[in-house]
Amino acid sequence: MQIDAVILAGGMARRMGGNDKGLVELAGKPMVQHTIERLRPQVDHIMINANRHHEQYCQFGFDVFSDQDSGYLGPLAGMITAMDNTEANYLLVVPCDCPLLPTDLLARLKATLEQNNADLAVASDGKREQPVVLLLKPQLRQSMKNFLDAGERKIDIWYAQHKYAVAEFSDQPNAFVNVNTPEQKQQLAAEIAQ
Ligand SMILES: Nc1nc2c(ncn2[C@@H]2O[C@H](COP(=O)(O)OP(=O)(O)OP(=O)(O)O)[C@@H](O)[C@H]2O)c(=O)[nH]1
Ligand SMILES: [Mg+2]
Repeated sequence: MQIDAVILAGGMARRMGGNDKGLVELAGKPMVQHTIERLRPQVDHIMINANRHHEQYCQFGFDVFSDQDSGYLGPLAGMITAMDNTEANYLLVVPCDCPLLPTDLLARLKATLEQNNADLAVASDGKREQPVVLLLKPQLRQSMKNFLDAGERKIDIWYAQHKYAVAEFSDQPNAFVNVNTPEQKQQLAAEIAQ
């Protein structure tokens, strides 16, 4: 059983003033480095999906891919690029801006997916689903391509077309703290420093 992960860092990060969110420093290291450290013990192989600053992203030692369609079509564009570049049985998808992801993220998503015989499993912090934290079967590629080719972009609408299950992480809601703005970054940096 091979499981690969993709870190989505392909957005425009407008709320971060257009700075590349994955490369923005948090508590002394780039945000994507925090994510890598969380994922590394959990998966066989990591890919980074970025549309800018490839040279910097390559320094982390993993393959870096741009969206095939560079029109900033949203997270699904990054996921489909990853599906084209993996032969894994499952693909774990995470964003570059959730530095405290659970250490048992994959284990719980995989158990949920398999117990429900689902095609994809999305994480929930107990209050809301985290639409870009999920485990999915790369066989869904054609369906995702058809969806994007039809001009559709909304991730939850695509999810709803498949058998999907929700993995609960209500015991660790802070694991999904999401850094979108410089203020959120400062706040988290202060919490980490404590
Ligand atoms: N590959 C790819 N990833 C994207 C795209 N848009 C957003 N993402 C990623 O999806 C995740 C969630 O998106 P947001 O938190 O809205 O990030 P963002 O769009 O860069 O930031 P804002 O411009 O402030 O909304 C992040 O990991 C982004 O990098 C895109 O067009 N392509
Ligand atoms: Mg966005």
